Amino acid sequence: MIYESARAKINLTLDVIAKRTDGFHEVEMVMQTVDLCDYLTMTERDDEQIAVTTNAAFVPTDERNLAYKAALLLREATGVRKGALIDIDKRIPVAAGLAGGSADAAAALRGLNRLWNTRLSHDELAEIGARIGSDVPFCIYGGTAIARGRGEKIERLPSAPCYFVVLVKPAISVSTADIYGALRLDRIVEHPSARKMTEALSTRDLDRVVLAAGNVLEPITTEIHPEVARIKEQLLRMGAVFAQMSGSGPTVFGLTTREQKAKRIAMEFKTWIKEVYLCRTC
Ligand SMILES: C[C@](O)(CO)[C@H](O)COP(=O)(O)OP(=O)(O)OC[C@H]1O[C@@H](n2ccc(N)nc2=O)[C@H](O)[C@@H]1O
Ligand SMILES: Nc1ncnc2c1ncn2[C@@H]1O[C@H](COP(=O)(O)OP(=O)(O)OP(=O)(O)O)[C@@H](O)[C@H]1O
Repeated sequence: MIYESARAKINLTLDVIAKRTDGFHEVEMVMQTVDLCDYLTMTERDDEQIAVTTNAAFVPTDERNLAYKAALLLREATGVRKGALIDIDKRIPVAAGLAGGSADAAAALRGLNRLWNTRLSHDELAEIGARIGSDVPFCIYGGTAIARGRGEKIERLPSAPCYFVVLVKPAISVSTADIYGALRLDRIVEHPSARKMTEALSTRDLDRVVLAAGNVLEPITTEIHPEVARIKEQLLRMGAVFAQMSGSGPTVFGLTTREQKAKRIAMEFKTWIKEVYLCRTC
């Protein structure tokens, strides 16, 4: 039996550089894992079947599940003829902009690579992961990294400082494809710079991190769902040093360096929003 944790991610920066002809966008983003995790348990089966079970009501357990896809692709890439039961204890909110499904796919690739003794490197697993989703390669490595291309080209960075993170997910669903689809490149007012964020993180100065941050998808999601802006304002009013939407949303994260403050913010939010999580970047 193999255990793997699947960490959620936040985007410290998210810039869109160009629209491609394959339906994707060229991006540059600084990604950071947080310690809010799904937990995967993988067991070998006597037959060659893949089966997924999960405690989450609305997550598919067939080939649509990204962990299931990961198992099929790992088998195809290695020629291994083994089966597995993958149980996913889901804690990361679904369709939240936190890459929950991608994190599960990455954890399944890492875990099954051990269970089936297929001995692929993380780089090889990331290549397989890119066929599942743009965020999967980053989730193979975790930590802090710049993602380029459509998100699959990863440049790993030194670990970011330890910040406390309050994740607030309003009860709305956002389609990543719709948000990218609504983006007009000529209307982007300010492009965040991954290089500036890398420098800011290396100084460990949160004020500099705040200046370098930015997510060009935030105005798009906010226009459709104004509650994203309200949550952001509220996080700042309650004392978060910084607040920003993650990925294509709708989750907004607030950062602080002080645990007590983060706890207080999370507790206050819980009185009016169900999905609120306190976690850390380390
Ligand atoms: C918003 C982010 O989460 C930021 O980390 C990612 O860019 C999205 O990553 P993801 O959910 O793994 O996305 P995918 O499953 O690969 O793509 C979903 C859809 O989003 C759009 N998409 C995604 C990534 C990208 N670089 N350009 C895009 O235009 C495409 O319409 C695509 O069909
Ligand atoms: N293991 C999984 N966990 C969660 N959702 C999954 C999983 N496998 C497939 N899905 C499907 O993927 C959809 C998106 O879920 P996910 O939680 O990955 O979104 P997200 O956090 O917005 O991702 P991203 O930040 O990468 O755009 C869900 O509606 C769900 O049906």
